[in-house]
Amino acid sequence: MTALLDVTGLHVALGRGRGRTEILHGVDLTVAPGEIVGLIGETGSGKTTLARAVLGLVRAHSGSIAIDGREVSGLRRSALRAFRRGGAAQYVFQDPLRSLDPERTVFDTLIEGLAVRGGHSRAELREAAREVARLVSLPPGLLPRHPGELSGGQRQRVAIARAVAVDPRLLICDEPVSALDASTRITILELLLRLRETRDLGVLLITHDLGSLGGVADRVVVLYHGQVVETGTTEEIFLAPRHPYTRLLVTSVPSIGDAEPPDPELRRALRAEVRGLTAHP
Ligand SMILES: Nc1ncnc2c1ncn2[C@@H]1O[C@H](COP(=O)(O)OP(=O)(O)OP(=O)(O)O)[C@@H](O)[C@H]1O
Repeated sequence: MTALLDVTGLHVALGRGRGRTEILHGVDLTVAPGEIVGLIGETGSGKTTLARAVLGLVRAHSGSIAIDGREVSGLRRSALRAFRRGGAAQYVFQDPLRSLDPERTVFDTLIEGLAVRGGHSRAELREAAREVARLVSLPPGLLPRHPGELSGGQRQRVAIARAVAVDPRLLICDEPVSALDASTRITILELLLRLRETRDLGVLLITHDLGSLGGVADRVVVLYHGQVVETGTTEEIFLAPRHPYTRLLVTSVPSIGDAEPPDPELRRALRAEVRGLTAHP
């Protein structure tokens, strides 16, 4: 099966002049249709940079990024804009309050992607907003409200609904639940599971919390200092992690490994091993 997202040998450098630094050092990653792939890594490892490169918000200096079979890394600005408007890949941010326009009602937010494309009557837009709100279990009574009048979980549903409204093939969710309480986290993650079922969406789920991927992600990609150090099914990563950084992550999740309390000696040894790894050769 053709991968929905196929990133190969991706190198990205950021900053200007002497401050320019390579952030991603030859990253390979795939997401298939209907697959949820967790991308995990500590702060500064390059997760958001990778997402931004996929969306064409930062340029790759080498490597390739194909979305639904279309190479997007070398597109010119106008072609990239047209590709973005097409909506094949959508981004859901960690903090919906910052990504949602406080002046726009939920209804206007949900239809903005479709309205930009044009060709829809007001009645069709209204029906599309209702349908997508239903899909993410947002009560229709919330449609006239503004983001400031919603709970954190409702806002994140609006952000996901806005992304889904343009019928994307790929959803990139950057820490979508880290600002939410435990029960709201579960409902948002369940929502992602439902969307991949009903829409055959591919989802790249970015997080620094390995525990949140259990029961949600099919596969996990571990990013460390801008390099993929391990990839495996979620079960493989949880039960038989190979790289010291992955092993350290696994010992940090108390519920993994039959509720055995994490062994402090093992964690100390792993931390020392990870510290000793050269960042990028
Ligand atoms: N515009 C920029 N110019 C220079 N360096 C940058 C720029 N944006 C990010 N960086 C650096 O790139 C590295 C990776 O940042 P990135 O935001 O991709 O990490 P992350 O894994 O998403 O971290 P977090 O989990 O904290 O969001 C960091 O060292 C960061 O300081």
